[in-house]
Amino acid sequence: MWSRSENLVQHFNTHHRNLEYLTDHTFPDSVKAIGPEFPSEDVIRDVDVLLFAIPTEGVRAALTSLKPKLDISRLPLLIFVNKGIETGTHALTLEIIADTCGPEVARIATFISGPSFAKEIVRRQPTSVSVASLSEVHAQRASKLFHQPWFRCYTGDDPIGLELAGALKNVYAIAAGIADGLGFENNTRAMLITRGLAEMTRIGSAYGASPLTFLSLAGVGDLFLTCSSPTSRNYTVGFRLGKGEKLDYITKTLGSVAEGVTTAKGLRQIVDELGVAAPIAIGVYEVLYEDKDVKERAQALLCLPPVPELDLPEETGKPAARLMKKLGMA
Ligand SMILES: NC(=O)C1=CN([C@@H]2O[C@H](COP(=O)(O)OP(=O)(O)OC[C@H]3O[C@@H](n4cnc5c(N)ncnc54)[C@H](O)[C@@H]3O)[C@@H](O)[C@H]2O)C=CC1
Ligand SMILES: O=C(CO)COP(=O)(O)O
Repeated sequence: MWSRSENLVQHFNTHHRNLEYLTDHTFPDSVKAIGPEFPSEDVIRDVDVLLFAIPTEGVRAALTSLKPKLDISRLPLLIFVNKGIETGTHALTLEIIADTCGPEVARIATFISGPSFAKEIVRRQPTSVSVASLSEVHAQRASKLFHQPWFRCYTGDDPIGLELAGALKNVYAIAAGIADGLGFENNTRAMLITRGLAEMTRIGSAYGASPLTFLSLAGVGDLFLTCSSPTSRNYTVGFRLGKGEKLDYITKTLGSVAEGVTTAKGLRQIVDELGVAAPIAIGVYEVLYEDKDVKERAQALLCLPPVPELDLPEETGKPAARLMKKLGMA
């Protein structure tokens, strides 16, 4: 396990515990920490599996450092568990991998997502996740590696949909937190989860993902979890906004990253490019970045005219098609 913090590395190797996160959990003796320097070529050359568990904003830099040391001919398993969209480029991780490591690496990259609070996984609470890759072999390998009675892995071949679902649900979790913070109750949360799912599916489908992916563990499963639990950092950001705290103060005092805050920016760009209706996501963006009043935005959403409940866009797929072309798969 690599960490940028010398202090964490030393403490971990002595006590088999992480000083900052999941501090009560004892890791097996076989897990060794390395760092703070980026792992050397010797270390990376010999690994069979690399798992990236850093926020999306750090993935491009980490992969740029990794690329010169990676021996792709050994077909290592590269697994990503981050759930976000890069600010500025509004790229998915699949695209960041293609940009930094080349299309051949992106074609075998594997993504794990789904309703899985880390602090419950370490207590072996029964949990299930979605595992997706453009390479069926790599999705199967990753699934076999992690599958346990208490951690069930379901494979799929739509990494674009899985990534979008994992990133987008964080924005809707902020919306659900805001609603709870404003004092709305169960009916309102159910409305936000359901309409959020409709919005996510519409965006994903226009992007070129399979609408079915949004019914998966990575889709509705994680949306339900994070919209309904104060354990979620994204829900907590929303809840505190609903209670009147300022975003700057919330992010400084949260203690870890809520990916929905940066993803709302990338999502805004994607929604504008696709021209699909996403009133909840745009409402969250306006509260976060245009300093709009949460009560006024909630009221404005409630006053929107009625629309057909379930509609998928007719023209679909341009961003995904562009990405697949970049990967040499179109
Ligand atoms: N905590 C959870 O229950 C789950 C988290 N995830 C996702 O996994 C990712 C990481 O989540 P957490 O560990 O909870 O976040 P976190 O913010 O608590 O921890 C991230 C870790 O990455 C390190 N880090 C941040 N930027 C970095 C960079 N540029 N290079 C190297 N290291 C960097 C931080 O120092 C920290 O140790 C996020 O995308 C999150 O959405 C996914 C499933 C569950
Ligand atoms: O994605 C998660 C669990 O599946 C964690 O959600 P938060 O990042 O909102 O805590």
